[in-house]
Amino acid sequence: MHGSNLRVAYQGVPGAYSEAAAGKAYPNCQAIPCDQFEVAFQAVELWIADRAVLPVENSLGGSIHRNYDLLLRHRLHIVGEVQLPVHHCLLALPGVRKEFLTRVISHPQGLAQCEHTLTKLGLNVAREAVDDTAGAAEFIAANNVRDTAAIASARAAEIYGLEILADGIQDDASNVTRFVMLAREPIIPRTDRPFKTSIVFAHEKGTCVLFKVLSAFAFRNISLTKIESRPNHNVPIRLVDEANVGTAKHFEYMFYVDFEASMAEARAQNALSEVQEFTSFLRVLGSYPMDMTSWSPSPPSSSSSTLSL
Ligand SMILES: O=C(O)C(=O)Cc1ccccc1
Repeated sequence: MHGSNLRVAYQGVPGAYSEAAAGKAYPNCQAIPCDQFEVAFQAVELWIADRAVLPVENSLGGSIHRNYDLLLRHRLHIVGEVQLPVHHCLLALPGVRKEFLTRVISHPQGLAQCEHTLTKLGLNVAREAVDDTAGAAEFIAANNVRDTAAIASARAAEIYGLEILADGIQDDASNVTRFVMLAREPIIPRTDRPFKTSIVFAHEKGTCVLFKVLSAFAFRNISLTKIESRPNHNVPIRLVDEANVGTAKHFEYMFYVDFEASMAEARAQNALSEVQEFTSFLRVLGSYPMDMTSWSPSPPSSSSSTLSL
């Protein structure tokens, strides 16, 4: 995972956690700020960037659902993951006191991860969601807003000249976000180090189908690290004939599963060919090395202008 010449697109502005994740995955890469995730995806598709970095889940806030939908809508491949400890600060213009705040702005995950601490700090503030944490800090600085604080990183405070009113305000000290790295081409899976594989599927009609799909992994001792369901936009509802009960309506889902094996292993290949028997749709999103490292801060160099296509 060497990144000196890589251009890595992320959603947000310099100081965003996604930028730090790009730097962890590809040290010394050139991080390209984008105003939306869609733009980060398009930047890779149009060869403006080589990778996109996408936060998918957080130990406190849970899954970032919108981003799972994006993975399905686009045809990029997951080529890596990083887990990033997230340390939030409450930032405001120099001289602003906590007592005079009426509003706190941040990415929805930032607000969710600090919910209880904001209450404990005795702040009687409206919460407002914006696109990214560092963008919230930039907004306050650019518009000289004195009644509003941002939840963002200490690096964002430094970049936008804000003061840290409170440090480490996430509700749990071990607050970790998992990001995936996306590329136009998949990487060749290997067996010489721990790999993870991410798939998405829609199951066939029938009874206990989800159980049968998951048992394909259990029988081969393949651990699942994640399962997420999202509404299936193509088939939102399914009619099921249930004897003596009439016709029932069930929601239809797409299932996202991560498992601890490489697609280069026979047990993973066999599990997937079994899964295929019970699914109407199956896609391998990527087979990639597991992040086994701890956090090492090495901020990449971000371009000065934010990309919008
Ligand atoms: O807004 C950011 O800085 C992001 O990169 C998304 C995010 C927000 C909160 C925690 C982790 C990632």
